[in-house]
Formats: sequence, structure tokens, C-alpha cells
Amino acid sequence: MTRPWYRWTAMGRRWGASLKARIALACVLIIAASVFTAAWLALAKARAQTAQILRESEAANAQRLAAILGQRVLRLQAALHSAAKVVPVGRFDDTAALAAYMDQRQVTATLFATLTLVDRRGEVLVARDESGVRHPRINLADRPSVRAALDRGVSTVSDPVIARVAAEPMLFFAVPIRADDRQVVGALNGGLRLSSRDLLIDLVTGGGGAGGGDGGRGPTRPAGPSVDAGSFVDTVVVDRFGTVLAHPDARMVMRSVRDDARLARAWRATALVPAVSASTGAGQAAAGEGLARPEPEDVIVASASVPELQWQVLRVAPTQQMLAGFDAARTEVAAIALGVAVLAGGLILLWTGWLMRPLEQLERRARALVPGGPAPGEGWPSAGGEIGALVHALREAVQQRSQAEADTASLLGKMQSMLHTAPIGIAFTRSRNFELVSDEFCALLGYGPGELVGEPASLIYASRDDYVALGGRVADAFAQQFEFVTDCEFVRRDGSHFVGELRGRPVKHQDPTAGTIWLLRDVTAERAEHRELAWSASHDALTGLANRRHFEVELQRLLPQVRPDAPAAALFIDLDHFKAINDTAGHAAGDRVLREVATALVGSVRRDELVARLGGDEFVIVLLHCDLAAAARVAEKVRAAVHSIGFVHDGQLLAVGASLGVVPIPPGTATVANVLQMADLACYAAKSEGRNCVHVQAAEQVAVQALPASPTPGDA
Ligand SMILES: Nc1nc2c(ncn2[C@@H]2O[C@H](COP(=O)(O)OP(=O)(O)OP(=O)(O)O)[C@@H](O)[C@H]2O)c(=O)[nH]1
Repeated sequence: MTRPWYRWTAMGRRWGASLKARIALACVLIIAASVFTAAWLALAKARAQTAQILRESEAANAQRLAAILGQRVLRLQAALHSAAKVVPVGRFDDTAALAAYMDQRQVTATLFATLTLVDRRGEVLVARDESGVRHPRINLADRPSVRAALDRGVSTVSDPVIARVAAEPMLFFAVPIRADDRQVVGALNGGLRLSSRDLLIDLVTGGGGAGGGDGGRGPTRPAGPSVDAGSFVDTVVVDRFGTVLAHPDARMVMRSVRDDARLARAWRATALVPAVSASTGAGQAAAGEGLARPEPEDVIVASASVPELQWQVLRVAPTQQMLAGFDAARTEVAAIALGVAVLAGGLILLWTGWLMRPLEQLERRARALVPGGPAPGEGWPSAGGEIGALVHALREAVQQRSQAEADTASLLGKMQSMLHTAPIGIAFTRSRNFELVSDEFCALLGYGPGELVGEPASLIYASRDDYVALGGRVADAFAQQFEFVTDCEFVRRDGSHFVGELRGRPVKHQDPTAGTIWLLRDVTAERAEHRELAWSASHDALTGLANRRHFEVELQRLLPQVRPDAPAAALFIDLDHFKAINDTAGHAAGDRVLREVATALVGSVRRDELVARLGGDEFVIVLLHCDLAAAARVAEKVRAAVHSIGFVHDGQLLAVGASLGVVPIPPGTATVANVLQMADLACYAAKSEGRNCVHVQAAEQVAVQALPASPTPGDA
């Protein structure tokens, strides 16, 4: 049983390899990438544009708030000026008059938390605050703003300070009081809480632009995170030293912007450079107004300066929160892109499935191209376009192949019948295997009809080496467009060998893979007979030695090998009184003697020496690489061997002797006849010297004596 995981893995692999799945997957990826990229780029552009709009909007807001702040300062100063004009100048020592004056400053008192009238020395003449009108004995001449009003007769606004009495951050306005002669005789001071609605607090809590005030007694914003009403934008007012004057978080007031990292970065980004001192009057411009650069990554910063106070209004908006919609949209876009891609991929999968149905049918039909499958023209899908063209081409090819197979089968049938009856061995091999064999071929090799079909061709060769060597020769012959013919030793099924004549011809010379036709016949007897005939033609039938004709051919072949450094000699042997043996013991005894002599001759020389019977009782031996002295020694050995022959025939001891003539074969000797003539003469000399002896002919005598031709004794 197939395990489920294996089934799932196999199905996954099939799907992975499927063209449909690949196209669908590719489409999903392309569509997802396209949708996501397009949406991402659009969002990024929209985000950048929105950030720019926010910056510009916040810059305008900052400028508007700075303008409001400036107007408020001017209005407060104007109110203080108005009050200063009605100060009872000539009655500074009249406590009741001064108290009455203060008591009547209801409107001014609603604008300022404290009102203080000081004389030329800075001594407080009368003061008014939430507790009423008082005459405290204090001197304010140490305050720079009071000092400037008294000494230089100008209206001033102090830097924020922690008030001595109220113990909270306050601003002090001072205007000079002049006598009729325009001399400064004192100053009227207005103290204002930074938290006053008439100055700052409503600006940073979203009430910017609203007129009116609470007389400097506006509520302080509660501690904790605070934002511009309904938004994430913080409005912060900072003086030229970086001291926070107004902040949505009341705890930050009078602290340095450096205490809040984000605020510090925003403030630095405004690049505001202190341009005036604390004692400088309002109205001087400060640098850095407008859009801030460079802007920190996490905030959008806009700023505007309040020239009257050398303050700066900062609008700080957290980038991430302001543009959170875009960040959320990115995730949505990714999800939508994926969804669209998956949906499109599904549709494409269905579509390609529908498109590829003919292809699947074609695949099934192609799988059925096996014996026993549908008829060549049946089962093909009907389709147009490329698939239709493919179907058409395949159907044509299958029909043609089917026709070709039928033709081949018919031809093979005829061939089989021919091979069955052919009286010669015929075989067809391809790729070194038998594909067709005639009955005779099998019979030659001891196999039943057809048994060699499918077997390797090497099976019938007696030697594996012969078979391998044959391959190269066959290839050479076929390459030259020759028929290949050779004799080779084959092995039958029973292990017996025979010599066969093998003829081979390729079916197509230009295509070796098309196969080869072989003809085989057993030539064992034929070749043996031929060898027999060839041997008989060159050998003496009685003794088995080379005959005269073969001797002459061989010596003629050897003569060129004779050189001064490779001397040679010839021994001419003639039996002594052989005729008497024939005559007394009979011809058969004479034949036996001749055979014994041949054996003695062969046994006296090296195996490869040329030993021949020239005829009758005449023999000749050629010794190669043998000088005359050595030849003389061999001749003596031969003589002794012949002389030692002896056997009893019809009660009679038969023995024989031999006369030997030894001659050197001079280098350059042209003919066999010369050699035989000289050797014969030497043998004749041995006969003359009494027989059963060796006559060695000196080399210098040989040439002289060899010149005239004379008949050999054997010819007589
Ligand atoms: N048995 C036998 N005799 C042969 C054969 N061929 C030649 N003869 C005989 O060999 C003899 C050769 O004799 P010769 O060489 O003439 O005379 P010889 O008796 O040997 O005398 P010398 O040579 O002078 O010693 C002849 O009688 C031939 O008939 C052969 O094949 N068999």
C-alpha cells in the first residue's frame, strides 16, 4: 500500500513539473510583483506629497500663531501704556492716591497678574495682584526690564522668570512714566503668567487665534501627553535660549528643549540663531523663520519667530503618526496584491488547463503509440493553432511509420523465408548482435534454426582477441567501401572449432549503424587440402625435406642476406655407393636409408637451417651466419652422423657414407645455380679424395672454379 505522504509528495512533484502549474505560478508572481510595485510607488509618492503639504500647512500655522503672539504682546504693551499715562505723577508720596489709582485699573488688572508702580529708583510705590492693592517695600531696579524702562525710557518685556511671590514662570512688561517735562520719573510694570490665556496657553492647546484672556490667570494644562486639539501636532513656544515657554505638557514649561530628545532635534532643525539679547526690545527679527531644514526623520517641523519677543513657535508633528495611514495602506496593498495575484493565478490555471486539454489528450495518444494501441488515424485530439499543427504532424508521422512498419514486416517475412531455405550461412548483425540468421548459419555453428537471433556476434568466435582484432579490420575495409573477406576460426555450440570463410558487406556504406550482412561457410577441409597441396609442391614426399624447387626459391630469397659480416656456406652431400644398397637390399631399403639420412641431416644443424633433398641421394644444406671454418666443422658432424646410420635388413647390416663439399657463399652471389655448381664441384672433389670425407673449398678458389658451368654428378 502506498503511504499517504509519498502519494502527496509524488502529486506535488507532478504538479511542480506541470506546465500549467509553472505558468500559473509565474503569472501569480508577475501579477503580485506588478500590483505591489505599482501600488507601492503610488503610495510612496502620495506619502511624500502629503508630507510636503503637511509641512507647508504647519509652516503657515506656525506663522499664524507667531503673528497672534506678537499682536498679543503689542496689545498688552498698549494696555500698559494707557495705564501709565494716567499715573498721578506728582503724587508719588500720596499713598492713598496711588492706591486709588491702582484700584481704578480694573481693565489692566484683568490683563496682568500683577501691576507694580515704581519710582525712578525702582522702589515699589504701589502694587496690585489677586490679593488686592498693597504697598510692599521692595526695589525692582535689579530687574533688567525695569532698569531699561527707567534708564532708557523704553518699553520692555523681560525674559521669563520665576516670580518671587507667585513662584511660577512669569513675564514682566515695563513702560516708562514721564513727567510733563518728558523726564522718566518711574515705571509701570505688568506681570503676566506664562500660563495666561492672554498669552500662550490657548495657542499650544488649540485655542490659538481666540481673543480675550483671563487676566493672566488661565488654567495650567494638566500633566501628561498633550496634543494639538484633535491632532498629533504639538505647538511649542521656545525663547532664544531654548527654554520652553509653552508646551502641551505643562511639566515641560521653563525646562530646556534639550530635556526632550525629539524636541531638541526639532529645535536644532529650525536653525534659529539668537540674534538679540534679553534686554533688547521687541520688534527685532530673528533668523530661521519658515520651513526648517534639515528635518529629523521622525518629525515634521515648522517654525516661525516672534520678533517682538525673540521667541519661536515650533510645530512638531510625528511623521509616523501623521502618515500612519500610508504605512497601514502598504500592508493592505501587499495583501490586496497577493489576493489579486492568487485570484488571477487561479483563473490562469483554469484557463491554461482548458487551453492545454488537447495537449494532454495528445500526450495520452502519444503514450498509446505502442503495439496493440489504437489504429494510426484514431484517438487524436481535435485542436487548432500550434497544438493542432503538432497533432497533424504527429498523426502523419505515426501513419507513415505504421506504413513503413508494415512494409518492413512484409519484407522481413520474405527475408525470413529466404533465410530459412538458403543453403549458405547468412546473418544480419546490428550493434554487434544477430538480428537475422539463416538456418544454415545456425547449423554451421551447431545451433537450431533462429537460436542465434538476439545473441552477441562475439559468441561464435573461437578467440575473443580474434573477434576484437576483426572489428578494426572490418571497419577499415568498410571505410574503403570494400567487401570484407577473411578466414577465421569459429566455435560451435559443442565447443568444437572450424575454419570459416567470412564475407561481410554493410547494408549502407555511409551508415555503419544500419547493420551488416555476413556470409559464412566452413572451409576447414578446403583449407587443409590446400595446405597439403602447397606442402607437397615444396617438399620431398619421401624424406619430408624441402625439394629442389623450394630450395631454389628459398636460397634465392636468402642470398641478399649474405654479407661480409654475415657469411654463409653451402654443404653439398652425396651418399657413397648408394646404388649398391638399392641393388643389394632393394629399393625400399634404399628409401629407408634416405629417410634415416634426412633425419641425420636435420639433427646435425639448427632448426631453422635450410635442408633440402635435391634428388636421388643428393642433399644440400645452407648455413647462414656461418663462416667457412664453422661450416667445415658442421660438415664433419653431418658426415659422422650419416656414417653412424646402420640397420639390419634381411639379416644384412646396411650402412652408408657420404661425401661432402663445403663452399662459402660469397656476398653478391647472383644465382642459386652458382652456389649449387660450386658446392657440387667441392663434393666431387671429396669423392675424388676417397669418399666419406669433407672437402672444403677455399673462398678464393670458389670464384675461379665457379665461373665455368659444369654438370653436377647427380645429373649424370
Ligand atoms: N631407393 C631409392 N633409390 C634411388 C632413389 N632415387 C635414386 N636412387 C638410386 O640412387 C642411385 C644413385 O647412384 P649414384 O649416385 O649414381 O651412384 P652411387 O652408387 O651412389 O655411387 P657414388 O655416388 O659414385 O658413390 C641410383 O641407383 C638410383 O637409382 C630413390 O628415391 N630411392
